[in-house]
Amino acid sequence: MPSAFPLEILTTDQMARADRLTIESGVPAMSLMESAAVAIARATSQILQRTSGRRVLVLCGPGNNGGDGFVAARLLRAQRYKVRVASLTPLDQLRGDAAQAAAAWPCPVSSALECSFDGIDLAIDALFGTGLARDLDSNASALVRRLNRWRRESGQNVVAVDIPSGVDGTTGAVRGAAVEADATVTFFRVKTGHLLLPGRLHCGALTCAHIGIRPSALDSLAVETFVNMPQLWRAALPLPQVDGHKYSRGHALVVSGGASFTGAARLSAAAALRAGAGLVTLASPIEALAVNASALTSVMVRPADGAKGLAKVLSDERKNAVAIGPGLGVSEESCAQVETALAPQAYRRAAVLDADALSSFAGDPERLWRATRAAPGPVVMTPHAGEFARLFAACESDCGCRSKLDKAREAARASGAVVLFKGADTVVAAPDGRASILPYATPWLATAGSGDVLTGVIAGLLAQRMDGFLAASCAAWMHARAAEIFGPGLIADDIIAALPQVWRELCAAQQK
Ligand SMILES: NC(=O)C1=CN([C@@H]2O[C@H](COP(=O)(O)OP(=O)(O)OC[C@H]3O[C@@H](n4cnc5c(N)ncnc54)[C@H](O)[C@@H]3O)[C@@H](O)[C@H]2O)[C@@H](O)CC1
Ligand SMILES: Nc1ncnc2c1ncn2[C@@H]1O[C@H](COP(=O)(O)OP(=O)(O)O)[C@@H](O)[C@H]1O
Ligand SMILES: [K+]
Repeated sequence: MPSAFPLEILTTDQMARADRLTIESGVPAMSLMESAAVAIARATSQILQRTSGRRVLVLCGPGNNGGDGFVAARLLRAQRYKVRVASLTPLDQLRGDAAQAAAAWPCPVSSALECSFDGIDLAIDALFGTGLARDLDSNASALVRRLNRWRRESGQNVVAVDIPSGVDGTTGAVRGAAVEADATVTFFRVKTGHLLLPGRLHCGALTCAHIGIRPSALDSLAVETFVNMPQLWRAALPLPQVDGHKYSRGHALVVSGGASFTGAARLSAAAALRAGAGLVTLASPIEALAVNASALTSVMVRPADGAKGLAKVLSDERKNAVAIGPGLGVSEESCAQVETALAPQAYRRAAVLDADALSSFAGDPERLWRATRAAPGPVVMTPHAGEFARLFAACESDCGCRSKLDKAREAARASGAVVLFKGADTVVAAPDGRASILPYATPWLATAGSGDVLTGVIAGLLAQRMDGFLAASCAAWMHARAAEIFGPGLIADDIIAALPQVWRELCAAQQK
């Protein structure tokens, strides 16, 4: 996992408002720029000390991102680095703080479009930051491509100021072309575009520097997007109580598929136990009872054929969380089973819907939303991109201008359920507007059954009565951390096996 960031994630608009509020409260804009440049110069000299380089090229753009570049150039020169500056814009076209920063640079400035990278040990990308408003034009794109080629061929480092130029700070999309950085130093808070793909892949090592904007600048921004890290859900993490018993830790029910599709549900069931549910029962079609029973020890097995059978098993109201979907099969019967799992009742039962529990409703998503909206407890849906597209066609945009975060939020609002949109940049969105983005997950997670384990972890946390949004966020983090602990060669079973180590780490941090 990357080093910790502040919890809140901003859009570029929110960041601009935080800047404005800070400046209006009396902090000079130039002092923010100086602090930003100090952070850039520090990151740069740390890399150069490691690589024993001295020669730096700073590429400056037309706005304040370029201004940061000019100031960083001056600070690095004062530290006796050999610094060259190249500008995308004629200097007489610069305005405001950027013009002031350029005026304080004491050496000649070349044109960025014609600059050479020969003999350079490190380049600073100060072309565009959070003010990027449109796709890069052909000149800027050509420069970015030249910079990327130089980096790849020379093996030298690129440090991005605020965000790699060309990455949209809010959506993470590449606007025509985008710089590939080894390190990105952003300011105050990370932006959504740093964590969403493909933006995250352009950032390299991302750090967030304090530049004199007070946390109170967040007060009027109504921030609802958070980095998915323990700080977000630690206070809600369920732990066994000294005076507790297995039923006080909740009873999760996992619904199994037919005789040839039982492995997925068994993975979910084992993961639910490892996530801390006091009891886990597998509701199995009678034809699969023998195979399920022979493969399970701590998970209980009960016969349950179709929706009717499921209703009977669920009549025990201690079963307070249901996981359904892995290995279920796409069918009308599956729809009926999902409706049974979500049926209104007097007590609060949570549900997690994955895989075939979602795909079975592809022809009539509204039918699913009716059930999720009427459900008595929290509902979490865990689509991957394919399932999401099948189910939430209305949330997908043709123009590609909506981010994964926007889509997940819209899906959560439409369904009244928590939507965990899987992938390398897993987003969790709640119907009340809260959202989290997982900042890192190893690609070794892309293995069969890994999603079934995630479903089980969510069910286990829901059984322990954790809030739906926090349970889904926590489960995504634990799943990714378990995979990171195990490392290369991971298969789904290994995620379950590594969960106790994740718990040990979380409990140790809790005791500090
Ligand atoms: N405002 C503040 O208080 C602070 C801002 N800081 C820096 O300022 C940056 C934001 O500054 P700006 O708002 O000036 O924005 P940028 O410097 O990111 O760029 C805006 C400029 O680029 C032009 N532009 C936008 N998209 C373009 C495109 N595709 N092709 C060509 N030109 C394009 C705009 O017309 C404008 O002139 C941040 O990223 C950060 O680096 C820091 O100095 C910290 C404090
Ligand atoms: N490239 C990747 N990087 C990180 N995590 C990934 C990547 N690809 C998939 N994952 C994660 O692995 C899990 C795969 O789930 P899913 O697609 O449902 O697989 P399955 O159906 O085989 O269980 C999800 O948690 C997803 O976020
Ligand atoms: K930049």
